Order: sequence, then C-alpha cells, then structure tokens
Amino acid sequence: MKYVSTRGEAPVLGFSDALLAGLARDGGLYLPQEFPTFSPDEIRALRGKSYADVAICVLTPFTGGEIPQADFERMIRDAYATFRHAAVCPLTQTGANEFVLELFHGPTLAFKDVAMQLLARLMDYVLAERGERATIVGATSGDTGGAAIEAFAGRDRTDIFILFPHGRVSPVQQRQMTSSTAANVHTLSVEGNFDDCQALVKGMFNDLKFRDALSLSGVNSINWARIMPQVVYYFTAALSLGAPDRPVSFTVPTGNFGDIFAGYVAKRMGLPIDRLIAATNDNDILYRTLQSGAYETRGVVQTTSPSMDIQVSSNFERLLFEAHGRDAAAVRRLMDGLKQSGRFVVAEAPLQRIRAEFGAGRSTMPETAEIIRSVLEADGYLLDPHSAIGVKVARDHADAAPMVVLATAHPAKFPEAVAKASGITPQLPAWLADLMERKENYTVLPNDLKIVEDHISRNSRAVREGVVQ
Ligand SMILES: Cc1ncc(COP(=O)(O)O)c(C=O)c1O
Ligand SMILES: N[C@@H](CCOP(=O)(O)O)C(=O)O
Repeated sequence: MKYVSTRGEAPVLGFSDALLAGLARDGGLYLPQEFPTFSPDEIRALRGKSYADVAICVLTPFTGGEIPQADFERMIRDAYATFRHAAVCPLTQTGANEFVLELFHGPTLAFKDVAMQLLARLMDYVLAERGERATIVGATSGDTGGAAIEAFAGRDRTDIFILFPHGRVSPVQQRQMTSSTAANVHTLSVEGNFDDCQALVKGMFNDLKFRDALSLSGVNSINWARIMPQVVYYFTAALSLGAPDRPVSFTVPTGNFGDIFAGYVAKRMGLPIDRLIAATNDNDILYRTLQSGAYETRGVVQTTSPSMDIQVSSNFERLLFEAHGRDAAAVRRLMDGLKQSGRFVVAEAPLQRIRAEFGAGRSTMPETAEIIRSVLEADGYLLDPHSAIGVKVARDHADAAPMVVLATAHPAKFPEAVAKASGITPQLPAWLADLMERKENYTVLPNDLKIVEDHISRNSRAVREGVVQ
C-alpha cells in the first residue's frame, strides 16, 4: 500500500512515512494509491465482531504490512480499551428511522479520540522502531487539541504543540488542553480564529527548513492516519443496521471535512452507503459549495458549535482530487486560486460527481437550539450543539433509508449552550469532575508564523537536547 499526494509533486510514501509526514512536502494531503475493497460476503463476515476486531479487519490493508500484525492488533485493542462504553461507538435510536452514533465515549468526550488514541500509539511505535523523535504541531477549534494532548502526554519521543484560537473554544475544551502537567505538552492560545491556527500549522509544514529541523509531524486530519481509524465506525454502524444487505445513510456535522471523508472512504471500500450528508453551522462554506460550485471563504463567525467554526476545510482537497479523477494538476490550480483570491469554482463534471455522493444542509444557531430542546422533550435524549446540527440536517433529508447521525461530542463539553437550549446543565463524568478546578498553563501568541516558529524552536526538547539540529 503506497500513499500519493493530492498535489502530485511529493514523494510517494509507504504507511509509516505517510503517518509521520502529516502534510505532504508539496502542500498536498496523502491518500492511498488505491482503496482496499471488501466484497458483500466479507462485510457480512464482520457481523457480530467487537469494535476492535472490525477495526483490525478494516484497517490492516492500509498498513501495507509495515507494522507487524501482532503489534498492530495490540495497539488497536489498547486504543479502544480507553473507551468507557463496551461497544466503543454505540448506536441509539432517536426516531422511526433515525439513529445517533455516539462517538464521545473516549477519554476527552469527542469523536477525535477514536482516531487519536490509535494515531499516538502508531506514531510512538514507528518512532521507537526508528530511534527517532518528532515535534508534533496541531491546530484545534477545541476537540482535536484536547484529544491529542491526552493521547500524547508523557510520551518521550514527541513534543506536542497545540494552537487554539484565543477565546473561541468552550471553557471545558480550554481546560482540557491547558491543564496537562506533562512536560512534553505545550498549549498555545493564538490571537486569531481556527483558520488562522490551521494556516500557521500548514505554514510550518511548508517551511521545509523548519519542518526538517524539528522533525515535524501532524495530528490534524491532514494526516491520513487521522482519517483512517474513523472509517471503522461507518462499518460498525452500518453492520448494526443490516449492511451489506441494507444501504444506510449518514449525516455528519462537518468542519474540516475529515469525518465525512472517512465515510466516503468506507463507501469506496465497498460499504453500501446510500447518502452522505454534510451538516454545517453558520460557517456554511461546504453547503454553499455544493449548491453553487463556488468555494468561497468568508469571515469565520462564532457560534454555539465552536468546533465547527471553520471556513477553510482542509479535507475538501482530498475530495477534489477524487472528483477530478485524481488529476493533481487540476487540484494545484484550484488551490493556487484559493491562495490568491480566497475562492475557486469547481467545474460542472467534478461538481456532478461530488453531488452524486454528497448532500449538504445547514443549521442556524436558533435551529440548533430548537433541536436540542425538541429531541430532549420527545426522546429524553440530550444532544450537544454539534450533534444537534447533524440531527437537524438529517431530518431535512429524511427518506426510506435508515439515517445515522454522527454524535461528535458529549453535551457536557458545551454546558452553557446546552443549558440555554434545554434548561439542563449536563455534568462532566466522574473522571473529569474536578476539571474546571485544575490549574491552567498556556502561552498567548500573536497570529504570526515567525513568532510561533521561534517559540516552538525554543521549547522543543528535540532541539534543546540536540537530537535534531
Ligand atoms: C464536535 C465536533 N463535531 C464536528 C466536527 C467536524 O469534523 P470534521 O472537521 O472532521 O468535519 C468537529 C471538528 O472538526 C468537532 O470537534
Ligand atoms: N474541529 C476540529 C478542528 C480541527 O480538525 P481536524 O479534524 O483537522 O483535526 C477541532 O476540534 O479541533
């Protein structure tokens, strides 16, 4: 199994190198050269297996045999043993034909744990095998940061630097990131929005001198190994609802387009998915793009679903690569247009291909609050604002196929918005009960690439100890 960049000008890599690379050296995103496929009989044979066993079957082809199988299986079992629900990602019914896929039973109460718990183990393993260290940089609108810090804290082959937008994450999300006492964790509050943080991270990867000097690695969904583990829960959810003998649709609260792209991968692997619906908040660039073909950035607006306050949606590039028949030159032209003018237009043929696979919808803040209230009243089920956006949009797209809505975060991460909508203040689970009393430790930095790079260089243990120059 080899991995190619969406921009076609970076080296083709094996799994371990793609894992450590994060962003490709040409600024593109890695994708498998071809997707492994499962026949209906092979999918049927996954019925009744545990989450970890399905993960082993679905994910093994992606490693290309580079990780010894027994080690890979151990890492998968260890990763999912950190989840507080026996099913790992259980399904709950919230309507006649509507199901919520709870992805928030991991250590930081968001779907990011599903990938991050495995990614950290894989990176640590590969670095140890090679006798190397890495400096991890990541941008977060609230959840990736907490999940990454939890997964990498105390690992001595990595320093981790997480950039979050100053004053734009929920208090619980902030405390999850800033209360780590591990020496390898560095939390940076950037004076900007999530797109600024993401641009800084990409800027560091594209600064090849800095990248090589610090052995940079990434934990955002620009890293293929962040998308890969998320493919598994599409399989487990669809299997529970009758796959491969019954097609199932999914609605996915969407920001960086990573989670829904994992659904697309599952479909390409042979899972019979009927429709994939992207649900956005007021930062609705993906909804607008699917409507008009014009991908046009506007200012990020702050909403009650802060993790989705994103305009530049990184993984859309992977979809563009697919929709253009893997023509990297076409992707480069679109990305150049975006850099120069903040927009590009998808041509008619690729747009039709995208529309054949994806639908989209939007939920405004009042609509999201109303769904939280009405689902609680009708079903006694408390949604977080991100998951509520999914339910709202799913209901706008209801038809005969079972619809699975991805519930991407626990309501206790956003107590204010949930209480305002429902009158109920959700409580953190016992193991996080004292979270808001824990001491915070973070550095505020301006939105300036040079200043952020200098800060990281000064604080990276790899540089201080002379492990990398
Ligand atoms: C709670 C929550 N829901 C939805 C999303 C959107 O996921 P994606 O960026 O993979 O589209 C995010 C973050 O990205 C999130 O943290
Ligand atoms: N919503 C995310 C934003 C970063 O997305 P990623 O999936 O690319 O890591 C967050 O909560 O940080």
